[in-house]
Amino acid sequence: MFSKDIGIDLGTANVSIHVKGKGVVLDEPSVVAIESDTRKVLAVGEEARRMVGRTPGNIIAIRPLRDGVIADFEVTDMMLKKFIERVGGRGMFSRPRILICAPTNITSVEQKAIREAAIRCGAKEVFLEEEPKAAAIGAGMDIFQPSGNMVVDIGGGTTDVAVLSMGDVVTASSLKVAGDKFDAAIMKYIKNKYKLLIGERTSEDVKVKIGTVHLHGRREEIDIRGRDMVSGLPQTVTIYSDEVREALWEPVMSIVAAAKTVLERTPPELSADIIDRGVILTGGGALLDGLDSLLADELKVPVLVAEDPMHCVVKGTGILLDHLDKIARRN
Ligand SMILES: Nc1ncnc2c1ncn2[C@@H]1O[C@H](COP(=O)(O)OP(=O)(O)OP(=O)(O)O)[C@@H](O)[C@H]1O
Repeated sequence: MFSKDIGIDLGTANVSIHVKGKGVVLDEPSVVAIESDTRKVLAVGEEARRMVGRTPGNIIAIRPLRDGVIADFEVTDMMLKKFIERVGGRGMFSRPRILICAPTNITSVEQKAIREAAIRCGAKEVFLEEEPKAAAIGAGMDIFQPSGNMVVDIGGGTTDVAVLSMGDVVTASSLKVAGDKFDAAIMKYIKNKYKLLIGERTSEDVKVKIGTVHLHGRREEIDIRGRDMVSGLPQTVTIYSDEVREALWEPVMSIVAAAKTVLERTPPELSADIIDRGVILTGGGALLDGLDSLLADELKVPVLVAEDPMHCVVKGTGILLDHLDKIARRN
């Protein structure tokens, strides 16, 4: 038996777990498949994700954290437990300290419930930390100095924009527009233009494989399949990058607007630092083609995509666990 610190990014799209000395040991979609009458968990993570939209009547594949909030706490609790067990939380480690980054807008009741879930999984101590802070640290920023660092973390359910200095958030904005809303916008566009109904996974595929948000972004195409709304029969349509740009314009511009507002509210000394260092993009949404150039054009500051953006938050939890003195006063 040995004690290890565990850092968890409890994301609306993905859960990642970092174990001290080992690095990122788990990376799974935040999906749970349950039997609807008994509420028995049949699968979690990738296995459950493959079932989304393909389950028979008595099985449901749930994303318990949706749109940046905990939509189903009981299932979130079960999922968290399964993942901690999978990395050896109950057996191998004697009472680990667990640091969790949860969606920014969860209520204090939900925070308490997450703490209790982690305690039930065997945690000795539980710390909750704000996502943008962990993202910035995981992206390699030294946010503990008296200088301005700006991070835009675009996940599945939420986008967090924050300016940090001396270890804390100075100005911030959190909006429920991120990867899921991009997928929904693509679905709506294809429905309106081609009268074709597609599923969330197809829509996400279009975004990842050919999507762009910049006029000078990539130019690719993909054949997608769905159900024709008129005939009711399966149909194939070719979609182009330019069309995805058009579909994503509205949600992307709301992220641009949030970033502008945060910059406008930032004290001038810190703004000067941001011009020098640039804005760092983290989260899976940072991988969207052309987003860095579009934000740079709109904000008139350099914008850089962090290395391995989807793991910045969980890597940040690992670093924070090594410096618990810097966060202990908040927990
Ligand atoms: N190459 C890519 N291009 C565009 N989007 C991508 C790409 N890869 C992943 N994504 C999107 O990133 C999102 C997931 O990102 P991430 O894992 O950072 O979210 P999360 O931390 O679970 O969510 P949140 O921060 O809202 O809790 C999904 O919407 C996914 O479609």
